Amino acid sequence: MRTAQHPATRHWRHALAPGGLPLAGHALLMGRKPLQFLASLPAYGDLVELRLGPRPVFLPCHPELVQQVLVNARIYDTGGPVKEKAKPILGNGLITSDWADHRRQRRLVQPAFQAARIATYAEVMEEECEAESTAWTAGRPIDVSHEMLALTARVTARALFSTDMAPHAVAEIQHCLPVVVEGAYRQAIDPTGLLAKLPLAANRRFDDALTRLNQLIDRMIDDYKRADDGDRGDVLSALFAAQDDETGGTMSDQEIHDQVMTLLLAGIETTASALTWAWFLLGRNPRAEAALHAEVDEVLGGRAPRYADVPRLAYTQRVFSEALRLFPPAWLFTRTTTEATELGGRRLPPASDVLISPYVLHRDPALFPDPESFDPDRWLPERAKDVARGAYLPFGGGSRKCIGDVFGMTEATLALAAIAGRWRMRPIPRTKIRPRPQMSLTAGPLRMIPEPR
Ligand code: HEM
Repeated sequence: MRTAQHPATRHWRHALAPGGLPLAGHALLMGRKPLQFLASLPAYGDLVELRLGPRPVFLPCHPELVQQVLVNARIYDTGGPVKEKAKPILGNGLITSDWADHRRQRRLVQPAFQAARIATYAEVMEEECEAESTAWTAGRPIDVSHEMLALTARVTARALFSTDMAPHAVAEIQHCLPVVVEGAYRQAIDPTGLLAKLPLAANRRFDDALTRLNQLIDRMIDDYKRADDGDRGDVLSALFAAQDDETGGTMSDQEIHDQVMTLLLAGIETTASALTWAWFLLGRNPRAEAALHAEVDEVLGGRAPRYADVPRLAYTQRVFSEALRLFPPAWLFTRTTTEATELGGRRLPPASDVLISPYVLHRDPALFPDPESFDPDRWLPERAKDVARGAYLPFGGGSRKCIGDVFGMTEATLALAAIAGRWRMRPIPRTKIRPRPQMSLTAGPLRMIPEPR
């Protein structure tokens, strides 16, 4: 394992990634097999430079360098081409705002994710997880990806908008969100920026789905304001009530709209992907599956899980943490330097792009022994304390750390426990899935057979 040493006294290894081509640089390798390519790079250095076309891009592979980037949010801000392309979709919300405005926005959105509010959202989680786990037919194959996405869409929509209109919102979100996520990713990776302007059927579907999502959010905001019935216990009420301690300011309707769009795009597919991977991994690891069943039986004794059970569902949480390690939904995110700076002894000019890849860190054998094996017990407190700071980043870090981390962990723990209490998820022999590195690291369709326990 790597040992801690003061960054200033350390000799950092720099490298140029191998395999670059004269004009394209490493763009083809990144386009074809991004996961394999990126995961090969820590072997070359602590800070690896690659070229995507003419642009140099830096990948810190050592957790201390990754930490430096994440905690210095003023110097390593969000930015670059990916952010510019996300703005027409997300507006100016937590993900797209620059450093100074982000601090104000975070102060305003944070109250919506306080523990007391998560406890209220958990009532929706309990209901929806119970509904999901009672909806299946014994022996009839299901597409786990589809089911998990439907579940997290229902939970998130109802936590955001607890009105009579919620069922309509759920249907609309389930229809539109996958189209928007897929289109946003296509635009993000298009180096020319021209794809979005072509008269393609896929672009028309994307525009239509985005318009419908925007209209839905506007209707929810109008409805909330018209009803004028105070705190409904949902996220939308908390956003309307939020007042900045420092300035006394509140959020405009447009700002609330942008935060809601951001939460929908950041919270649904991520949690669903990780849950799908958890079922896939459990299906291939009977011992872990048996340990999960044993815990759920002991803690719940045959009843549905409640929010109060979450702390006692420790193995269930370890299963999810380990799924997040092997298949982190946010497999890659970026920062751009706002001024010249130095990282690991290397001078980075202003506007340098820096890639942060939890996938790369989580599979580095120098950071996690036997990194390819699914071992939930590596998250037992006595073993987890040996994990280097900054090595495990499924929710990112620093001031832009995922605001929905507790929400997502709670939802996933309740979902795993509710389903494992009733069903053994049998894999279908010879089913092959490969991680799809898109907006999040999805599994694609995953057919499994629920068998009553
Ligand atoms: C397992 C599920 C989830 C994973 C793996 C995940 C991962 C992440 C990561 C890595 C970031 C940081 C990105 C960066 O630094 O650029 C992030 C940010 C964010 N996430 Fe999550 N997330 C999950 C669930 C959720 C949920 C459930 C919500 C909301 C309901 C949510 C809302 C957000 C928002 C709004 C941000 C931006 C925060 C900011 O910049 O202040 N996420 N997420």
